[in-house]
Amino acid sequence: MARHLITSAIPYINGIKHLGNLVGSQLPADLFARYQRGRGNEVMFLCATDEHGTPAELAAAKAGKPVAEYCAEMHDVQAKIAEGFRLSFDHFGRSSSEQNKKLTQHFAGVLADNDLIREVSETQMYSHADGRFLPDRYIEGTCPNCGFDSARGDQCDNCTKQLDPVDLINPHSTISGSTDLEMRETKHLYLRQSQMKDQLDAWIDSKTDWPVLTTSIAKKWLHDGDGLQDRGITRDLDWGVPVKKGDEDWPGMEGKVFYVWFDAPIEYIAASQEWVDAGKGDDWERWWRTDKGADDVTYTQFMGKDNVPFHTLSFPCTILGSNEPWKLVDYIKSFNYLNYDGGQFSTSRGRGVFMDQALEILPADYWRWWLLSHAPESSDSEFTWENFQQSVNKDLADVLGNFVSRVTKFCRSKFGEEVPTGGPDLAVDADWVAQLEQNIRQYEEFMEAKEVRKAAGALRAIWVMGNEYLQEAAPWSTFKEDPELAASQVRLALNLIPLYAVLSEPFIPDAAATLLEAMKVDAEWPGAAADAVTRLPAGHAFAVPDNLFGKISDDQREEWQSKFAGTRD
Ligand SMILES: Nc1ncnc2c1ncn2[C@@H]1O[C@H](COP(=O)(O)OP(=O)(O)OP(=O)(O)O)[C@@H](O)[C@H]1O
Ligand SMILES: [Zn+2]
Repeated sequence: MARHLITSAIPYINGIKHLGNLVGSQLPADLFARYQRGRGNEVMFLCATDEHGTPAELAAAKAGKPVAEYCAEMHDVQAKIAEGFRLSFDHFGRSSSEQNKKLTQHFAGVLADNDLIREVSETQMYSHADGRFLPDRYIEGTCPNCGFDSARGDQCDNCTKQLDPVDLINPHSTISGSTDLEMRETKHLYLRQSQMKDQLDAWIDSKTDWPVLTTSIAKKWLHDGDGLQDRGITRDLDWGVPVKKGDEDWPGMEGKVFYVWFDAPIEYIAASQEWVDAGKGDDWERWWRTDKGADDVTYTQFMGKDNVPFHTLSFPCTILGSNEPWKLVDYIKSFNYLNYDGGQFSTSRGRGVFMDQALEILPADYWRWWLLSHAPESSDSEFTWENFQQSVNKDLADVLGNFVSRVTKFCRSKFGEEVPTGGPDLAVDADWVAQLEQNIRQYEEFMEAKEVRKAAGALRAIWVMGNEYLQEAAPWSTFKEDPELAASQVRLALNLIPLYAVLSEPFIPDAAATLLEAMKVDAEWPGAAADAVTRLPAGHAFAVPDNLFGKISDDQREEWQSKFAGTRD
């Protein structure tokens, strides 16, 4: 039995996530986790909320709540929505946990011991009106490179140039709008990523099977300009992991916290400690410590493209730089962006469909199927209501749902609610079985390779085979001349239902559960196709399931289209 450690990029705490966030991280991770469990492998699937940093503080202030309370509430909100989407985390942790605090301080301590952290005295913008140092992205001004007038302190969104706040012309605080800013001296810790550049470069080079999106972003950061830069890992904030060297105080760093990107990926490990402390398991080290049994673990990470630099370079720098036997990621699956109806999804502007709203209008399976079958893999993709309606109606209602309904209802009317007896053992020729075999194995290959869209296509092809079979065999006609042959045809078609359930479970888990329950069988991953289509013996009782999927009407589509055309507050 193989062992798979799977993590999804951890969603930020300051609001409900949109469908782009979902398809760019949690959902494909869930697909892979479910698939590996379906294959009988051992899986540890972890996610968490990313809770530290200024945006959380600001969101809490806006909600009129202490930040810890705000985060606890939002964590529960996100956890509940995740359940609604059937995201099958073994644990959904919190980066503000005590476990993560300890582990983050531990890593900082060993990195310092290994001479991979340096202290830097720098000047930083202090806002008198706000009474605080301003993080780079809370300072805006004119870009010195292109003249764009709302460039942020860390980057110009117009020309993409990386900036320092001091580079900006006419800077102001985006919190208060104040221009009463002063450069003040402050001390910060920097992770010496540049020291590890060659080691990281060789490691990325060895990953020849990774998506080009992943490796190209890593390579860009490694080599563009002066190459991989050291990165500040502390901030002058209240909300975060206090800067400590292991258990000890860090002289000169009093009152400072680690920067979110340093503690957030460490939460992947801490989440498994939380899992143990929550009584869900008893050994996290066999997943994470190569000296404690994690040697045979395959670790796969899922994330949107903007998270790639941290996962290909910064977090590996933490892991490798510790010189401790931590499990390093084996595969990084990254995604482009999903756009919404002619523009971008945006949390800050409330543009698009958000996870809670989606579940209010349709159950999880509809969204899961559309999002995964249109995952932004090789390029950005776009959600439109027309496309959503079309795909759902065709794939889920016309192909899968209709097949199940036709065969079970026909069987009930002619033979009763049990698998009929009689006729040839297998009412289909060898070519058809060979084709099914090929399609199943192809599906497995795409799922192993984390080729989400291709896997969806292969699954759809397997569903279509059932429909085409029914169409050609036409047991309703056969029945009139040769009821025995019709019985055999129906037997074959009924056998496809549990096969479909098991194969489809990673995509549409609720429908899969309904089908297995109706057919009164347990999930069992298919071996040879010939065995899979003869699994249910004649006489096996079943029940006609309720309609699996309703069609989306034009009226519904139009209603939703206008409902979601504006922005949410
Ligand atoms: N439009 C999108 N399509 C696909 N993935 C996305 C999209 N936007 C964000 N992601 C990914 O979603 C995951 C969770 O994102 P996170 O909670 O950090 O929000 P974010 O990146 O700040 O997005 P936003 O600014 O839209 O809220 C990350 O892996 C991120 O790369
Ligand atoms: Zn610019």
